[in-house]
Amino acid sequence: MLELEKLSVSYGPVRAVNELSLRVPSAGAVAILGPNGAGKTSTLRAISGLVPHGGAVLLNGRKLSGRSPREIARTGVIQVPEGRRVFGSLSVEENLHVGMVAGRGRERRFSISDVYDLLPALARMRGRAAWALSGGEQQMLAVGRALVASPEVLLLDEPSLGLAPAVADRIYDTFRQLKGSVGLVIVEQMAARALAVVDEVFVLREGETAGAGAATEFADPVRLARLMIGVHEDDAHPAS
Ligand SMILES: Nc1ncnc2c1ncn2[C@@H]1O[C@H](COP(=O)(O)OP(=O)(O)OP(=O)(O)O)[C@@H](O)[C@H]1O
Repeated sequence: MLELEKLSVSYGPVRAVNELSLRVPSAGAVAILGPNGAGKTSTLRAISGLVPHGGAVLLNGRKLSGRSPREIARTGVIQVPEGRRVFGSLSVEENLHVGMVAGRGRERRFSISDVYDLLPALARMRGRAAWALSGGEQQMLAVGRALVASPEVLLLDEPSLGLAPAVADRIYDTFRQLKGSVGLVIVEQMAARALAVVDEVFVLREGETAGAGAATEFADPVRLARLMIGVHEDDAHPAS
């Protein structure tokens, strides 16, 4: 289980995340939704050790806070950053070999051939330089690279950003297949696809939790949008 206990992130005077608490059960799936600047990426970066934070992050009861990003990756908490960040000059297969490094010393959960089975487009392009892949293919490679690192929890930062709808659907099909074997924390601004995969939702607004509960409670897009932008039901239907 991944636990955030009153996680706070500040950049100088800017409080990006304020005392966020949430739990991701082992192999469970949660979404963190929210508008621009809500603190979603800062939350993932804090979990991965990329920015300092207050409060605590624990994996299976053991504190991750204070450890380096490399040490955290070696515990099995693997981030797929926004914008993919694959190694452009390396081939698809070489990128996957690089990803395996973070999984060393732990039981291998996904081999390169497992990744090719899950994402067949990558198998067809295994020798191609990553810079020559489309945005969607690069996102698949970023997910594949995270999988060969033997994740216990995958942190996915806006995995559908900038992708054509059909390609985003394909990526989300993969998450559906992974559900139940890997913990998933999916950060999105566009909620619909994430809601179809996750069990629980946390809505952030200006660094605060604006709502939390079962994914089914957030199925109404109008209610969700109101929650994200901070319009209360009473404001939306003022008494005449
Ligand atoms: N390096 C930084 N220095 C200063 N302020 C930052 C920095 N990174 C983020 N912020 C601020 O922290 C707040 C939260 O940003 P964050 O990127 O976590 O939000 P987000 O919900 O991921 O937004 P988006 O959906 O636009 O990526 C914003 O007000 C942002 O301007």
